[in-house]
Amino acid sequence: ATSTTFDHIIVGGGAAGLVLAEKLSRNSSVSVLVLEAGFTTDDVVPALFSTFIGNPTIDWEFVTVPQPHVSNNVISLPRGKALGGTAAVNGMYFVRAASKEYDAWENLGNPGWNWKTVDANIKAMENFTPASPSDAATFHATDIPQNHGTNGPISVTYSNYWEPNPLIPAYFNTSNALGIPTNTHASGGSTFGVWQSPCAIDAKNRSRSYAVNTILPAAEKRPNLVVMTGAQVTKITLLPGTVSSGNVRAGGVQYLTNNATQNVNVTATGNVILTAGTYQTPKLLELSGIGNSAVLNKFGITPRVDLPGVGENLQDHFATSVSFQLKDGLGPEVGQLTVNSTFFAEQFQLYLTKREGPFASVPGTTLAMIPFQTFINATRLTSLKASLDKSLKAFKGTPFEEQFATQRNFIEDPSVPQIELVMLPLNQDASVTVDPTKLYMTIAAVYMHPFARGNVHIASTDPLQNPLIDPNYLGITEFETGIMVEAVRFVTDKMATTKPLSDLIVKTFNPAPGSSDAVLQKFVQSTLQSSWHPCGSASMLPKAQGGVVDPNLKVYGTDNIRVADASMIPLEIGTHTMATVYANALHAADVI
Ligand SMILES: Cc1cc2nc3c(=O)[nH]c(=O)nc-3n(C[C@H](O)[C@H](O)[C@H](O)COP(=O)(O)OP(=O)(O)OC[C@H]3O[C@@H](n4cnc5c(N)ncnc54)[C@H](O)[C@@H]3O)c2cc1C
Repeated sequence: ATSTTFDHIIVGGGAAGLVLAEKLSRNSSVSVLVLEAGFTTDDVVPALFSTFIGNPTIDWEFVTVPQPHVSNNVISLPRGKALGGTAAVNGMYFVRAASKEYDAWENLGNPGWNWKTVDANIKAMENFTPASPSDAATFHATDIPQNHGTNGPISVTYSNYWEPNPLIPAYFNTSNALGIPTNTHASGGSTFGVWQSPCAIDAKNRSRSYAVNTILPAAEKRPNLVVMTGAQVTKITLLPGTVSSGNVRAGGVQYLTNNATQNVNVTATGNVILTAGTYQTPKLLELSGIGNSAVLNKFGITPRVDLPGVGENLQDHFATSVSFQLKDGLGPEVGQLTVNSTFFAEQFQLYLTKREGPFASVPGTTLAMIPFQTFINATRLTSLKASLDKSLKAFKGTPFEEQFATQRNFIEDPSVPQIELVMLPLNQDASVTVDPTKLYMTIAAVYMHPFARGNVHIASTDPLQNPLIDPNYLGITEFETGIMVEAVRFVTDKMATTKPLSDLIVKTFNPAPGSSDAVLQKFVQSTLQSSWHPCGSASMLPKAQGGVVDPNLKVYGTDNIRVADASMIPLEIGTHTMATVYANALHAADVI
């Protein structure tokens, strides 16, 4: 029988949880239990990653509360419910943000949490294989080798399916013509420019590379590591009273498995470590009596630690996409997999037999990361910034003041990009009926450093009920809507009309090129979606600044409760979050 006492109980076997469990259990005298609500999935074919969305067995299927600045829309927020977490189902981009963004964490009061440590830890996770010389030359799948690790467990390489062939070179050349340089060192701390994203793809098998099929098999053989799936933690059990420091102490956790409640304990020096993800880590704290007493009292939960930061400072990336029809005859494209069953069958066979074709790659990895100065004219930018500064006045003297000052400085620094333009060779405009004989392209404009802060709190005392998630998209309304309007305008009126990309486009769907501010605003408000990188809901910050955990990831007012997932990231980064979450989990093992 499984022991019921462990040195560390890790709640959530996701991106952070498994990496942390593996590292902590390297010490054979330390016992570690991972409790994961989901099960093992075999969602490892790169091109099929998005098929998990809306599948209730592996997607938590969260949604926002109606978003007042986004036409009151309820926006879907997929999250992986599986061993490996969202990294078991996500898009596999394996990327770093700009170095200054990590150094900002340290400057906000977190010694040791900076670019140097994050980058070293990302390298420690990474086993990088460069693209073939011809893919590097033609499709810019290239980076300086020293920017990558080669001894880590996660295989990282580039996509190798680039159809339709002329599209990517054209996208790069048009970007260059518009002042966006090709970045040949994008993993080295400077992300500005147009480049290809490396992906967590196994370089030999061309399948998803993640904790479950890399570090876990060997780690699970250790007698001191137990990983349970189908085990949903419902609360942290706090010991009565306080310890000598005045803090509360966790005795263990309660979890549900096969509809039965079980208890498991931590040792007298043990920890409960939350890695349930940005939406569910604060939920567990609140269900356990740790959070804003006003929130807890509303649900009749006795506050044991009054910690107003729990569930606040929620930040997420959001995006609006524009789709185009391309000229006929440019070649096949990955988008046809969804509308042409013959092509799908042929290509899947090719994948199974030779590990080639569109299934062996992530559907689109061409990115441009740009500062406002690249796409907003000086006069308009000055007036948008004036509007922002007016909005920010309301936060003087609040816990947000210091992080907003950091973010405000980023705007003046072109080395910290604000918008990401992701190019995908497929249609994403829901109003378009796709013709299987035609080719399409989408450019998604992602805003990576929004100022508006949201929150996530429990909806009831029922641990099985989803939390109420309010990302507050476009909450700094005039400024943030204006930024998105200008980003969409840049896509329709500049990217799509500048050679050589313009030569490949026959039609822009929505919005029409040359649209007015009013039309663009309406478009942004009706089409805005999450770009899936939520963080901040249990921020690592000084308590006076709304912090939930200290630099050792300990929850304030507790003796042994830690948070090690994306919710501890205090200031959103300008890139996809998985590699950073992995790195933070390695660092967590050092400070716990
Ligand atoms: C559609 C999509 C695509 C993405 N694509 C990319 C990409 O290409 N590149 C990139 O860098 N990032 C990407 N991301 C983001 C990335 O996957 C996340 O940042 C990362 O997985 C977060 O790690 P985490 O450990 O915080 O949470 P998760 O990985 O979500 O792990 C949380 C785990 O906790 C479990 N859990 C939750 N509650 C409980 C409970 N009460 N009891 C037990 N277990 C529980 C969950 O089931 C889950 O396994 C994507 C995200 C989405 C949604």
